[in-house]
This record gives sequence, C-alpha cells and structure tokens, in this order.
Amino acid sequence: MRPVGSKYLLEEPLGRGATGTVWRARQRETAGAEAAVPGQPGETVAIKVLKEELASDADVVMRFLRERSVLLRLTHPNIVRVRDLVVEGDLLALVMDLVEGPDLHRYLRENGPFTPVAAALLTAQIADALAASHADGVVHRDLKPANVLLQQYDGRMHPLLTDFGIARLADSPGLTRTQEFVGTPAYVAPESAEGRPQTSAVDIYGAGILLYELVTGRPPFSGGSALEVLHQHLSAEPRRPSTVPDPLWTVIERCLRKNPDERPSAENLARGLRVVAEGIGVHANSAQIAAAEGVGALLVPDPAPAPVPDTPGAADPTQVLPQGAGSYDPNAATSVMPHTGGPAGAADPTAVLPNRGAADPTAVMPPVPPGAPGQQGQGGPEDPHPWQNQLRAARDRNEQTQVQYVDPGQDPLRRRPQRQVARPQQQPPRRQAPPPGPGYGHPQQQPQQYAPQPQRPQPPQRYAPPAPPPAQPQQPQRPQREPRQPRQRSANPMRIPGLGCLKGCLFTIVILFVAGWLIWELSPLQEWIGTGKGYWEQLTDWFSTVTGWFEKLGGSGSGTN
Ligand SMILES: Nc1ncnc2c1ncn2[C@@H]1O[C@H](COP(=O)(O)OP(=O)(O)OP(=O)(O)O)[C@@H](O)[C@H]1O
Repeated sequence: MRPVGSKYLLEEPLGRGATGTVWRARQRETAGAEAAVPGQPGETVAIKVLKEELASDADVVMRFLRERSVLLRLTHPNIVRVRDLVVEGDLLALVMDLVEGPDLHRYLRENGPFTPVAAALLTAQIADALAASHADGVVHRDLKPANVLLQQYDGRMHPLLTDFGIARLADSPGLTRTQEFVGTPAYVAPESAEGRPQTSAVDIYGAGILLYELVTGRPPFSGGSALEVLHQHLSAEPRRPSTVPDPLWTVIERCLRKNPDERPSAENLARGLRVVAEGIGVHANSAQIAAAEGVGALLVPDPAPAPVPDTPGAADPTQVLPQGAGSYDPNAATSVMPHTGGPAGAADPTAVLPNRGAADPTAVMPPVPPGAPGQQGQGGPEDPHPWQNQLRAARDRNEQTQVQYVDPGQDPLRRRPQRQVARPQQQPPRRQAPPPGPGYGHPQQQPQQYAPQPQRPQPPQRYAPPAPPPAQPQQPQRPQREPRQPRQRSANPMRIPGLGCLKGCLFTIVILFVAGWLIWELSPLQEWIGTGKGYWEQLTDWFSTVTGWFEKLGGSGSGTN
C-alpha cells in the first residue's frame, strides 16, 4: 500500500485513463482545513493519481493549485465530489468520493442500449450536472460514457459525472507546447476538432453523442480511423436510427449541430429531455405527447455560454487539428491530440489531418510536429511519435479489463510441474508411483507413467521459457529405467512355458525312485514279496510285466478286429 500524502493509502487500482490511474484508497487521518471533505480515518475513497507527464509539468501544477477551489467547490448530486487535492513532490492526486458501480461505458457494453425513456432521463441528470458546472464557469470537455459513473441503489441508477476539470488541467500551456490537447475522437465537438475557440457548447455536443449512444449502443460517427471519425464530426450528419422516437431525435439532432451557437443550453437540454421522457412513455397523455412533439421550442441555446479559457486553438485561429490516425475506439481513454500551429490548412481540416497507423483500433491521435503543417514526426516521418506514451496508455486502458498479465511464477498451470519436480524428493516411492511423475523407485512397473511427465510440454506453449528449467531436474530420473535389469528374470528357465512342469515331474520321479529304493532296501517289503531280487531288477521285472500286459492288450484288440 502506497501512501499519498500523509492522509491516504492507495489500496488497489480501479482503472486507468489517459490522464492517470484511479485507485481505491483509505483515509489514514482526517484531512486538514484545505480539504473540502476532511473525512474520517478508515474511510474509503477514490484517488486519481495524475500521470507523471502531467505532474511534472509546471503549468499543470500551477493550474492544479489555481483551480483547486473550483474543483473543490463543484458540488452537485450528479457530480462525483472532489474531496481533496494532493500535491506532493512529483505527485498530483485528486481525492474523490468512491462510487460503487460501473461506469456507463462498461454498463452499456454489458447490458446493451437503454430504452428511449431511460436514456432521456439519464441524460437529463447529466445535463443537470453540466448546467451547474457551466453556471460556475467550468466546462467538462471530455464528456463520454466512461466519465459517467453509475451508483446503483434500490434498483435505480444514479449517474455521477466525473473527471471535471481534468481535461482543463491536462490542457496546460506546457502541454500545448508539445502540440497536444485533450479530447476523445468519438465525442469531440467540431469546433474542438478544428481548434476553434470552445465554449460550454462542447459539453452539449458530447451529451448529444452520449444520448445517441445510449439509445443505439454506439456513437453516431465511426470509422476505421480517428481521422475518419473527426471528418464526420466536421461534415457528416448523424444517421437517424428507426428506433428513436421523433421528439428524442429532435433533441439529439439539436445537440449535434455543427454550429455551437445552435445547441441548447445544458439547462434547457435537461428540461427538454424530461418533457420528452414524459411524452414518449407508455402512460403519456395527449398533453404530454403534444409537449414532447414541441420540444424543439424548449431547446433554446445559451445566450452566454461559458468560454473555455486558453483553448489551444482559441488563441490561434489558424491552428488545425491534425489527427493521426489509427482506427479509433469510440470509448478509448481521453486522447491527447496534437495540433499544428501552421497556418496551412486552417480552413481545410482535411488538408492537415495526417493519417498514421490506421490499423490500430486503440490508437488515438498521432502528432504533428510544430512548424510542419500536415506532417508528423519531429525529425522525420519515421521518428517515434511523442504520443506513443499516450497511445500506449489508451491501449493499456482498453486492455486492462480483458487481459490481466499473470506472472508465470504465480500461474497455477506453471506451478503444477513444479510440484512434480518436488515430489521425487519426497520419494515415498510406492505411493507416489500411481500419481504422475514419480514412479520413482519403481521404474520397471511404471515405465510408461513417465510419459505423463511430458505434461510439461503442455505449459511450454505459454511458458516456453520457464517450463524447461523445472523439467530438467527430472531428467536424472531416466537412468532409473536401468533397474529394469529385473527383466533378466526373463532368462529364468522357470518362466519358459511348460518347462517348470517338466522339471517338477522329473524331480518327482527322482524322489519317488529314491524313496522306493530306500523302502525296498530298508523295509521288510522285499521279504513279503519274496522275490529276493535287487531293487533295480525288480523294477525292470515289473516294467517288463506291465509292457507285456500292454502288448497282450494290443494283440487281443487287433485279433478281435
Ligand atoms: N470516483 C470513483 N469511484 C470509483 N471508481 C472510479 C472513480 N473514478 C473513476 N473510477 C474508475 O476508474 C476508471 C478510470 O477512470 P479515469 O477517469 O481515469 O478513466 P477514463 O475516464 O476512462 O479516462 P480519461 O482519463 O481519459 O478520462 C473508470 O472507468 C472508473 O471505473
């Protein structure tokens, strides 16, 4: 557990975005007066630790401190509360309320689109949050499903907008010098894409995209590359899905106007969406239906939208948004997008949008170097992008929920062979024999059982490098096969079929012969028979008599025939 300042301890990462990593953390001590929420020791919080690039940028640190009061005072039932800001050495962190629940991006992915009514009501709450922050002069600038957390209780979902001010922090003059600004391709307003001055209307555009995605499951503009997506933001009209009711489509269409001055204010958007939700619901009465159909009249633009100060493109109208390329992931982490300062192409974004790496689905905006309009690479086209860290961050973010790297040493699949290696040392020979490996000490009985040791070859597919070493210690077991010598037993004549029987018979005959001789010589048998002959003589006599009987028997048999 890593401490953050003296008051917090990081416990486990909850997720990673382009601007930092969010951790579940615990409060160690009550925070000082500078915190908006002092908290209690033991309380669980969420802490976003900003990336080192940001933390080491003097402008970001300055801005972080300057905006401290804005971030801390931004409180609304639909905004994740920032409790404290920590600046310590190279570390910048925002301490927030911990929200138990998925973000909207994940929820959509797992549950599919919302009904039009639910989508309207959920977006209305987000619009409420925007209205409050815009009134305070704070523009979110990175509105997207991943930045909406869903707190669930009593079977209801309560959306909370997070990451307020982060885009603005990341968009420091220091980072501008490196030709970057923050945004996410699928949610970037046309004026942001073009580097024109931005206002709170960019959030309304983001809300329109989000609403479209809630009812259809995907954002309106897609393409094989971020470049393509940006072109669509600039010039394509969103296609209306047949499932979207007229009044709701009116709202979406107004939010997605290319001209920011034609988009409704956040407050009017929230009101309009509630009217629509009532009018398209199954229980709507005729008045509600009529009100929903006339929603266009409610969607009045903001007469004085909150400006985005220091917008990268704002100071320099010639700036264009060179997008790189890569096929884009609509919900990829916030992209750090480059912009050129070159005048060329200012009026024609297509002229300055470089395309690079179109095949990478997670890629975000590649850079365009300063002073080289329309070109990438600081030193040449082959140079590595100064964006690669961000690209990697975006990619990491996308992968993290799918691929968890498993240390081979921790992998149970790999541990199994290790256990096999250990067993021979236990060597309780006979008992170990039936299980796989060992058979150690009984090679002759289980010679084939060694084959399973090659279970090892299974892991090799994944853990080719680590697997062999554990296998080696088993090599010495092979010589154990030599004890097969017992096979020499196969030379034992007793194992020749029939031979054992013959031997037994012969042995029995000898025994009988000797026993008979002893009886003949030592007992009164000889006298009883009264032959006076020797043992051998008597035997041959009996033998002749018996063979005579057989001959007679044979002779009488043939005479009969
Ligand atoms: N206050 C919070 N409580 C609980 N989880 C949070 C909180 N804030 C963020 N998270 C989790 O952390 C994840 C990463 O958040 P983060 O804001 O860094 O990423 P992001 O919004 O996807 O990327 P970006 O930095 O581009 O905005 C979120 O998807 C969310 O699941």
